[in-house]
Amino acid sequence: MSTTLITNLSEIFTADATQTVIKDAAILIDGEKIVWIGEAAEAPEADETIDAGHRAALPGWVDSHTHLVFAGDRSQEFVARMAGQDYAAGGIAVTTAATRAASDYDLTRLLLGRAAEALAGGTTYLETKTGYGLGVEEEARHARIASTVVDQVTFLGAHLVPADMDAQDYTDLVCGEMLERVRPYVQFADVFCERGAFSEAQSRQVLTASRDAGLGLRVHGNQLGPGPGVQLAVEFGAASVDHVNYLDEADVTALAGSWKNWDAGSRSGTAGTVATCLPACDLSTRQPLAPGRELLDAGVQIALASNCNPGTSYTSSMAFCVATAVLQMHLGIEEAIVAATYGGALALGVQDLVGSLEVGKRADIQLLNAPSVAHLAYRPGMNLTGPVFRAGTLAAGRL
Ligand SMILES: N=CN[C@@H](CCC(=O)O)C(=O)O
Ligand SMILES: [Zn+2]
Repeated sequence: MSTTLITNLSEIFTADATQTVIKDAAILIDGEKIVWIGEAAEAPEADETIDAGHRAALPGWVDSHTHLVFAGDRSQEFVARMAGQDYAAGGIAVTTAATRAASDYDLTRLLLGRAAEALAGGTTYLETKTGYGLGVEEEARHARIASTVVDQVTFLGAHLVPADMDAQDYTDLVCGEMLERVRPYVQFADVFCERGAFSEAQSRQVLTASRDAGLGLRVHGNQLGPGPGVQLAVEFGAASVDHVNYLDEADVTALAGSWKNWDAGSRSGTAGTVATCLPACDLSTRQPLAPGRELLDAGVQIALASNCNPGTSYTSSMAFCVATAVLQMHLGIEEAIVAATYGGALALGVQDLVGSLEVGKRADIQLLNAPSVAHLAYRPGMNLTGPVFRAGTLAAGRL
């Protein structure tokens, strides 16, 4: 294997357990992995040297929540929302109709375009969900197509009950034939536990069947109002509960309790349920921002994700999410970056592979066209993403 030294980095923010910052730094890559990190002056010899031009470096974003398998456009729904209309789960059906009409070729092309957009924005590990199929054949088709493009696929057959079906019949279908058909393509299952989507009992049924099928679990919970989503996620040992906009004290306590056997200092022990905050979605739906600050202070591990989808959050910009988390959710810049990298990796169960810059981890590194990572929030709205390395290879941007 040949080694590559990325040097002349103004700073590296590692997002490791101690959130190390190294000034005037370098990173040595061997094949796909990081083999050394430190001050440039002490860097070992390498087969190839890349001059980073005094840019800052940080881990590639780990986007743990997206819905990228879709066709169609819902900009009119967005415009109506900005004029005062509330978001409702029913909008999902509009995308379902457009997506069902798209060929495999078109869906793959659209998905590839969105994945490329995310990569160009610094996302080096990407999850996506099904959930615009809402039928056995369509959900299986979306899962299959997604599995050829992204790193992880989550089965979200339980996204919305189709208008022509009885809710219980549809839930039974999700838990039976649909689950069986998508199973080869997916790692996790999810349920939209919310008024207008799936009840507590139906969500429980979906989570039980998915767990029995050997899938990891996550829940869309407490997005549009208070509800049982968070408690269910903790009860089932879900890897994450996502949205978390409307939490009461008992929800925060339950989430914090799920991390009681986790040592945040050494990042070891038994992981609990990650609370995934989706600030771009919160802004686009005019919901209160998720209480990321309060969750962190309570000892909950949080993630930041884009929730890129055509209804509630049509952006894959993790940098925008980080800037919003700092400016409006009162996270420190380093806390926000950790949530958008390591936090996402925890939510996906891949924290030993990606999510921080550490020796032995995959060399997923983004360079910023800026001298420090603080610029991500200091210069909001600016595209600061420079060259992006994925598994040790330059995958987007120019040196
Ligand atoms: N909340 C449920 N699902 C998506 C929105 C889907 C849509 O409206 O198309 C979300 O995460 O926000
Ligand atoms: Zn979602």
